[in-house]
Amino acid sequence: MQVITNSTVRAVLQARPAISHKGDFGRVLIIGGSQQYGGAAIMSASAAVYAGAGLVSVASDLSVLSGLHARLPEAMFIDYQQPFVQWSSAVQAADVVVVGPGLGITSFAVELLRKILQTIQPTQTLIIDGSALSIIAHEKLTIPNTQLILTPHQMEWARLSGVAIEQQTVATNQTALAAYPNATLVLKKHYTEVYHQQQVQQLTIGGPSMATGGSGDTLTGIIAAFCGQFGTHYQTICAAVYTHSAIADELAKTQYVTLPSQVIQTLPHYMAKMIHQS
Ligand SMILES: NC(=O)C1=CN([C@@H]2O[C@H](COP(=O)(O)OP(=O)(O)OC[C@H]3O[C@@H](n4cnc5c(N)ncnc54)[C@H](OP(=O)(O)O)[C@@H]3O)[C@@H](O)[C@H]2O)[C@@H](O)CC1
Ligand SMILES: Nc1ncnc2c1ncn2[C@@H]1O[C@H](COP(=O)(O)OP(=O)(O)O)[C@@H](O)[C@H]1O
Ligand SMILES: [Mg+2]
Repeated sequence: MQVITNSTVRAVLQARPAISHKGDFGRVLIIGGSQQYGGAAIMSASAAVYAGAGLVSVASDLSVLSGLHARLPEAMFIDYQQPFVQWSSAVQAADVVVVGPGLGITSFAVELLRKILQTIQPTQTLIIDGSALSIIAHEKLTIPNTQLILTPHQMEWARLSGVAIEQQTVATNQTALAAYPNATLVLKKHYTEVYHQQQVQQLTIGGPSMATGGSGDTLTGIIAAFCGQFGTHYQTICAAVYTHSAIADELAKTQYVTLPSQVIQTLPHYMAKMIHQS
């Protein structure tokens, strides 16, 4: 299996053109968070902002608002408890929509996800993570024809694909992914694998310092920002996956656990370093 290296990151990242504005670097909408899991939406949005997305909005439960703005004033906010017709235009305006981090699996979340899946257009990138994956599996929801990225951990993939964790091999994963013909699958685990049709690439970096709640929410935000800036391509997604673990490994030289917030803070520095070394 091909290994993802930092040469992928160097090939994908680009210095920003002088003549540019925030609209050139991706409009990202993160739909997630709840009273129980507000931090997931905050981490995902923070990762998107710190990885360079030009405009980041969060659609979440109102209970998330004050914490979000205290941590991340750069983000805009939509209360997703208000009628969907009042904010569906925000879904349509986004280049990249993330749905699921911290969404929960309540009946409200199920109905919200149904509406999002009906609203999204084929030109948009849709990243499905966390609770949204579990809801789709449980409710057997149909995923529309979009530029689709699935980011399950192994149990979420087991729920979605029906392939038990111990049965998850390259062959069984590829067969199961055929149900989503244009999707890219980021199968998160120790040495994460990234699948798209017949392509498979694997991380050989990252480690147990990352085994803390919010690591995956953070990765989702990085993928969103990279797609918003560099286009939704297989190599862009691999570059985001590598960046997440490379930063954690660097921090792990001196830290027992690498907190998602610290990985997020390091993103602008790592990205500048990669561009200047190209
Ligand atoms: N601060 C916040 O707001 C946070 C909010 N979060 C949000 O919470 C929501 C629920 O997400 P979730 O991942 O916590 O729960 P769920 O989908 O039930 O999966 C856990 C089950 O799967 C199993 N398992 C097996 N293999 C695994 C693997 N490789 N990696 C991980 N798990 C693996 C695992 O096995 P066990 O631990 O029991 O051995 C357990 O039985 C989601 O929306 C997420 O975004 C979190 O991000 C945390 C921080
Ligand atoms: N032991 C480990 N080795 C390498 N990477 C790990 C390890 N444990 C967790 N990770 C990484 O951390 C992230 C965890 O994602 P996820 O389970 O979705 O977290 P959360 O939902 O809490 O944000 C993934 O990117 C995964 O690859
Ligand atoms: Mg997760």
